[in-house]
Amino acid sequence: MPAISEISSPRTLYDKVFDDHVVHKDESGSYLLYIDRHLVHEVTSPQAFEGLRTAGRKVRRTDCTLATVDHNIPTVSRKTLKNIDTFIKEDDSRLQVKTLEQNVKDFGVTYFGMTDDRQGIVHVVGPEQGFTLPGTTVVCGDSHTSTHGAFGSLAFGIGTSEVEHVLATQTIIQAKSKNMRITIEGKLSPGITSKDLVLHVIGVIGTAGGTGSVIEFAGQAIEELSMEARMSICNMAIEAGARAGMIRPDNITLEYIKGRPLAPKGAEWEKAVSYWNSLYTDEGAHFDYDIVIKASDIIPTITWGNSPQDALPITGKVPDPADVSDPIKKASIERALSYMGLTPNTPLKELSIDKVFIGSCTNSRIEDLREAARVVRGHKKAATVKHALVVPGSGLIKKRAEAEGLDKIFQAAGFDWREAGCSMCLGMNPDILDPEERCASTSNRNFEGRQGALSRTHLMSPAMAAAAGIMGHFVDIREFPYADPVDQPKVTIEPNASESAALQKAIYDHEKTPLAPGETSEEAAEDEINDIPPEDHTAKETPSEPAGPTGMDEFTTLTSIAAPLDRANVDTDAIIPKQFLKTIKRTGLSAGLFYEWRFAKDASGNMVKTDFVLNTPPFTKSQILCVTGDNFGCGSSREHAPWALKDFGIRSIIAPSFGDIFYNNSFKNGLLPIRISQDVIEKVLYPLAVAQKELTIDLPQQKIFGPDGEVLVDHFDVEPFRKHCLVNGLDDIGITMQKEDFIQKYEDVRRSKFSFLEGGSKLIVPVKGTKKSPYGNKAQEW
Ligand SMILES: CC(C)[C@H](C(=O)O)[C@@H](O)C(=O)O
Ligand code: SF4
Repeated sequence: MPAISEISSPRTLYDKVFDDHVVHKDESGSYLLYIDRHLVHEVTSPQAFEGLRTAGRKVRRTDCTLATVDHNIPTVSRKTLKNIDTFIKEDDSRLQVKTLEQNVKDFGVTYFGMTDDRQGIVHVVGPEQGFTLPGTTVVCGDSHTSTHGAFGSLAFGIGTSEVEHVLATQTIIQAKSKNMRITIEGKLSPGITSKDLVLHVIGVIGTAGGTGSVIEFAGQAIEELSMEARMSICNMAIEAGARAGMIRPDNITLEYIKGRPLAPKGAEWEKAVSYWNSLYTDEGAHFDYDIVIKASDIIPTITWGNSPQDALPITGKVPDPADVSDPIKKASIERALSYMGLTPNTPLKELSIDKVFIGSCTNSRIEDLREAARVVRGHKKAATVKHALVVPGSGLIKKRAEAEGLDKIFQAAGFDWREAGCSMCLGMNPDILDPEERCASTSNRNFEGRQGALSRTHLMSPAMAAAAGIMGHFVDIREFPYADPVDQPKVTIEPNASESAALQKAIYDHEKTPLAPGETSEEAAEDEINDIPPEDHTAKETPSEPAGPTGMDEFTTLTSIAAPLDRANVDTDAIIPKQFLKTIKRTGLSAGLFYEWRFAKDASGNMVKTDFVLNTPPFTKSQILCVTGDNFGCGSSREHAPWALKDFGIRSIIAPSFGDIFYNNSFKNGLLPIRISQDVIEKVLYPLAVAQKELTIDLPQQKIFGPDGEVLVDHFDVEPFRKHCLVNGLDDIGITMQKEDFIQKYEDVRRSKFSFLEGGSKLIVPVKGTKKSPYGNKAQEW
């Protein structure tokens, strides 16, 4: 950890937080980072705890670890909740919750269970408790960990193998990401929310726009936002492909944190504040990408398709594939329109809905609920809307909302008031859409099948979702007739034709991320993979450490036909849908691989195989997947995606680019993702795949050969340490444990310099067998 005084060149906020967490740096520029805060939930932790158990390891810092349940739990009233066994009806969901309960007991981890008011969505709970603090590193086996960056922390999602790595070592192996700044210049117009802002940003830069970068959101519009609004923005940084989103901590941040149960107190608070005040981007610091967006260009925004980048101003219309010449884009628009049941050129405001979902880690906080309640007050849900769900992000938010009478407002309008959880954001619990139902949703992902098989999700702000529930179709919130004129935002609507046209155009052509001067896209891609240290002497000592429970397979050469897949933005929800995440094992997932693409109901309602490539011989036996489109494996951090691919027999995936977390997770499981330029894939590899010819991937040589031994790809990039681990089947936890001296040294410095971080989750007052919060009503201002 370099002392701040040793670093003279101007640094970004991200550089500063990163520098202060370096435990060890390898010559190649890869780092071991200390993790201050680790959040744990039931879906991505069972296999990690099991790994610890098998290897005889313990949780290194229980005080830095906090667990809760959120994804699987029913959100119906808990008045009858006596125990999990009778309350959670679905066997696999119950098993996952009970497994976490056993694990937190066995390993001594602080836990908020279903009888505790502090239970809730993990990304709501961390900030609410003051567990998330500025300048910290925060991880969780969940992609929306980016939420916590709103506090000026470096927060990112990790896979289950990394969860195990952090539990065992309190560190993570990371490369330095690129610095990207998105400045929102000027003031947001009245009635425009942070959700409109972030959907607009993703609509402009695209879901791969932030790949390999940490985005700092800056500018007047951001500075004027509340902490809750800032969290909604950083929450969705992952949907722009970024590793993390960050916002400089300021007085609004400090006000929010002060007095929370786990926030530092007294002299430690003062010490913390003086450190936190140093966390800003220095004048003249270098950004690899610098994007400026005018706040006045942002109007209410919703999505129309199956990717968060399919965002449009509400004044727009459903895109027309006839306007696109690029065949991949055209096909993907056609596919989304057919899935979403949309006709080109229909004005968005004319689309009617079946259901409303107000909740999720993006928009389930008290301000979101207030915003929705203002819209709903004095109105009734449209008769055509079958169900409108309101799901608070935590038990404490629920209580707070009830104290303000928000529950009554929702109920009077015919909306359903629920208990805290992820609910219909993902539908791992009983809250799902029926096939072909259209939903106005405040969540963050509109992927195929996410809210239920064949579900149709449109993302928007809480006010817009509530208004759609009242009117029965999408509305421009600026035109909505609030029952109480006091609630009505004072806005004038002058749709700016050229701006709307520009955004409508972005649908067809997302702005390519501007590359730094002198940098080629190959160089940028190469930088992205420097996530791991190079081969070093410590690696050779690993046999003395217990082998990893994953039983990492060695990977040297692979000869196989390659299954051709002509799609872009294949998200991990599509690779392995939510219903298959309920396992507590790493194996047995092949049946769920690409489930909604591989299986469909026939006329008599039986599930039958489709003509999807992996169902079609000889590709049922392919060990290579050859993908033409960008961003394979984007979205969720579920390591179930590489587990399912591997279980099916796939050992390598070739694509132009990959989702960051998926890329990382693949290496941990003996699966080799290879980045090859789209041009080479389309011209050379894809045609051979279609022709059922064998390819040979040679990892030691980093080459790809054709069926007659001819060189097809003379060199592909793979970071040396990753290659070393893959070729030798090595477990990187063991390797990190060899750096114990460095970890201890860091912890010594941390205890004095960052003493305000000590205590952590151990400061939680246990509430045994009671639903009462120990913090009294007054303290529950948050
Ligand atoms: C279950 C979890 C791995 C997943 C994520 O990483 O995001 C989930 O929260 C989601 O939103 O899809
Ligand atoms: S995105 Fe949805 S499923 Fe994932 S953590 Fe947030 S609320 Fe839960």
